[in-house]
Amino acid sequence: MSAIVNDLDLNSPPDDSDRSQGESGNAASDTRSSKWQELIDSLLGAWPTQRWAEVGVLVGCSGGADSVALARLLHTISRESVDGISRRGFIVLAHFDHGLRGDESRGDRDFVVDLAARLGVDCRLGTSDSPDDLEAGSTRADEAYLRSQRYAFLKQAAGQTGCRYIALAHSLDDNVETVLHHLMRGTGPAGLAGIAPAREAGTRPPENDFVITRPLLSVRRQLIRDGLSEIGQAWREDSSNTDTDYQRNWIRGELLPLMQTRFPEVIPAIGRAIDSQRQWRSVIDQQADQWIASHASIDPIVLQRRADHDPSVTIAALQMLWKQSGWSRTAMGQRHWQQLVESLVSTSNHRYSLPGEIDVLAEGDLVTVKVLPRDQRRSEA
Ligand SMILES: Nc1ncnc2c1ncn2[C@@H]1O[C@H](COP(=O)(O)OP(=O)(O)OP(=O)(O)O)[C@@H](O)[C@H]1O
Repeated sequence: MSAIVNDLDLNSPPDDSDRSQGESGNAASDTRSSKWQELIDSLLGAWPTQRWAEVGVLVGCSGGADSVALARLLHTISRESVDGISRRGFIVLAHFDHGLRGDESRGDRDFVVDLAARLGVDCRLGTSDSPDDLEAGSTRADEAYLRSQRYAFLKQAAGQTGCRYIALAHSLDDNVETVLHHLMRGTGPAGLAGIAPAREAGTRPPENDFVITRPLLSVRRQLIRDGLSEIGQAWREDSSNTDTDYQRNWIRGELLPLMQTRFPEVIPAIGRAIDSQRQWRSVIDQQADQWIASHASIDPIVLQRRADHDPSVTIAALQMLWKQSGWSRTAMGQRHWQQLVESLVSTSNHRYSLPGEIDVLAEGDLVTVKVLPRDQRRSEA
């Protein structure tokens, strides 16, 4: 891997509040940093520069260690010439202020604005000031709601700044925590494949013009912090990360440290299992594409019944069809997918509903799946 050194004279941004971590020493120390170089090499290995040399990359930056490191790494790489390729791409920082933590949230926002100014790159800000778009039953602090707001902003900012990529700073530790969470909550093969290293930002235009990429997904969280400390770059610490009422924080702060007392290498070990599952999953996905081409038509979804449908491939295909139709899969458990497979392999005629007011009619050689019209919904009858 080609060596790149960090050439910026960036000391810690000012307003290093108590919660900002890292050294604020002389940035000259970053020029020979081994941890930092390890991070650059990992990033280039996961996301070879040829893929993004010519385009804009929007970095989702919370102000936390992972995304501050990602911003600094991409900025360094984007200014250098590696393997004879000189880049003409650019980076933009984007920060979404959920406004849930008062002064602390404002501090995070100011920190990111200041970092962008020091790097000399554009910075886009989003705020959550209108609770009007809350879905019934959800609260402003719902993780799913916060995420959907943040992603909508990131896609909009990418469009406005001409960026093709949206880079997020999930680490290996994030991936392992996510899969453990899925496992304990109940999940199928897709949930065990963890966070996708890259995916289109949506299924339809204009969202499918953007690619969400996570180039630090194989990197340990501790290495990121060590690298930042080495180059004297501060970051913000989110005080809510220690609140173990949140399931993810409990997994991070209590469960994994306990597991590590017996199995010190548990995180890389689970990481390898996730990688194999992802590879297996991509084979199944290819077969699911073929399954859809030969057994399904869309709008409405009409599926051909056969006794020999393979359950793994069929469920993967059904999940793809759900996604393409823009239907929520949140309330669809493994037993619901299984129920659909049973309808496809059986010969009996029957009808039932699935979560999301989805109507399933199995009749003759076909199974038809569609959203129930409003006037036929039980809850509104
Ligand atoms: N407020 C924010 N503004 C901009 N980007 C953010 C913000 N919060 C998080 N991100 C980006 O998303 C990445 C993942 O953050 P986090 O783990 O908190 O999110 P998550 O809720 O688990 O999201 P995901 O659905 O992507 O897993 C961060 O490393 C960063 O790149």
